[in-house]
Amino acid sequence: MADLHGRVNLGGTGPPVRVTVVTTLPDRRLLLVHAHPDDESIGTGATMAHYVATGAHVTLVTCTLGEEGEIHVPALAQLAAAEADQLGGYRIGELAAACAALGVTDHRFLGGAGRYRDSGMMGLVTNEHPRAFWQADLDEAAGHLVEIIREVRPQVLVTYDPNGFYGHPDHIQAHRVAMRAVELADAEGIAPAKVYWTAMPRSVLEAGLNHFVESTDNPFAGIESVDELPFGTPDPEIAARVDATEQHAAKEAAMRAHATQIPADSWLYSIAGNFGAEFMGVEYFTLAVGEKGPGNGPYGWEDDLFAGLALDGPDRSPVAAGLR
Ligand SMILES: CC(=O)N[C@H]1[C@@H](O[C@@H]2[C@H](O)[C@H](O)[C@@H](O)[C@H](O)[C@H]2O)O[C@H](CO)[C@@H](O)[C@@H]1O
Ligand SMILES: [Zn+2]
Repeated sequence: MADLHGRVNLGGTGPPVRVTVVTTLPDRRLLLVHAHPDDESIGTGATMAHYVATGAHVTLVTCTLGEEGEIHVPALAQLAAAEADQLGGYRIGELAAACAALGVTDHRFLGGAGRYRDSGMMGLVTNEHPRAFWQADLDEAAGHLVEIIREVRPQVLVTYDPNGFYGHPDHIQAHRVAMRAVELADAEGIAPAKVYWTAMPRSVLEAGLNHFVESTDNPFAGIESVDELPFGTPDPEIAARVDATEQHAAKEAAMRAHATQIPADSWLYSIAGNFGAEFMGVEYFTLAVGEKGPGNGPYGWEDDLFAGLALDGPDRSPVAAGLR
C-alpha cells in the first residue's frame, strides 16, 4: 500500500489548522483517460475490471459527457442535443452504472462534470461549440489531468494513439491532453512510468473478417480488407495483450449500461456471441512511454501493464488535490 501525505485547510476564520491526512492507496495505480462515457467499457472495460479485481487502484477520467451522442433508446429520443439537450446528464448515470459493473469507484470528469462538451463527429458544426473539447486550451485541460496525477500518482496511464483510435476529434484531443499532462507531470518528476495507447492487432481484425465472411449478420459487411478500417496495428507493434477473459461478463454488463449508445442488437454483441470471452475479455495496447517489461509469444507481448515496474515501497509523496 502507498502512504500519500498531505495537509487539510479546514477553512473558517481562525488560524489554519494543519491536519496530516494519510491516504493509503494500493501500490499499483492505473489511470485511464477516455473521451466519452462508453469508451471506457468498449475499449478497456475488461482491463479495468481485471485490475480492480486484483487489488489495483483504477482511476477513470472521462473528458466529456457525450452530449452529442446518438440515442438508441426510443423513449429517450427527446434528450438529444437538438431537442432537450439532456443526453449528457443522462449519460452520467449510464457511466456510473458501467463503473459499478466494472468495480471502478474512482471516476472523475476532466475539469468537473460539464466543463468540456462532446464535439461530435469530425467536421460537424458541433466541433465549433465554445465548450467543445476539440476547442479546449491544451495546457488548461492538461492541467486538470496533472492535478489528478499529483493526487493519485499512477504508475501506468492508458489513453488513445494520436489518431484517437478511430479519428473522433474528442479522442484525438484526449490523446493530446493526456500526453501533454504526462510532459507537465514529468517536469515535476511525477509522470507515470508507462503510457499505453489502446490498439487492435491486425491479426485479430483479420480473424474477425474471415470468421464472418459467410455470415448473414456480418458486422464487417462491405469491408474487403482490414486496410479499409480506421484502426488496426501490425502485431509486432503491439506491446501488451491483457487477458481478462474472467471479466468478459463485467465488460458486457458495463457496455449494456450504455444503452443509449450501444443498441441491444449491436454488432459488438454479435461478435461477442461468436467469439465470446476472447473478444470481450482480451484487450491490446501499444507502449508509447516507458520500458516494455517481460513478455511472451513471437512479439514478446506483456500480459500485465505493470510488468517490469518496481512497485515495492510506499509512495510518500504529498497529496495535493483536495488537501492544502
Ligand atoms: C465509441 C464512441 O466514441 N462513441 C462516440 C461517437 O459515437 C458515434 C456517433 O454517434 C456516430 O454518429 C455514429 O454513427 C457512430 O456509430 C457512433 O459510434 O460520437 C458521439 C458524438 O461525438 C459520442 O457521443 C459517442 O460517445
Ligand atoms: Zn468516444
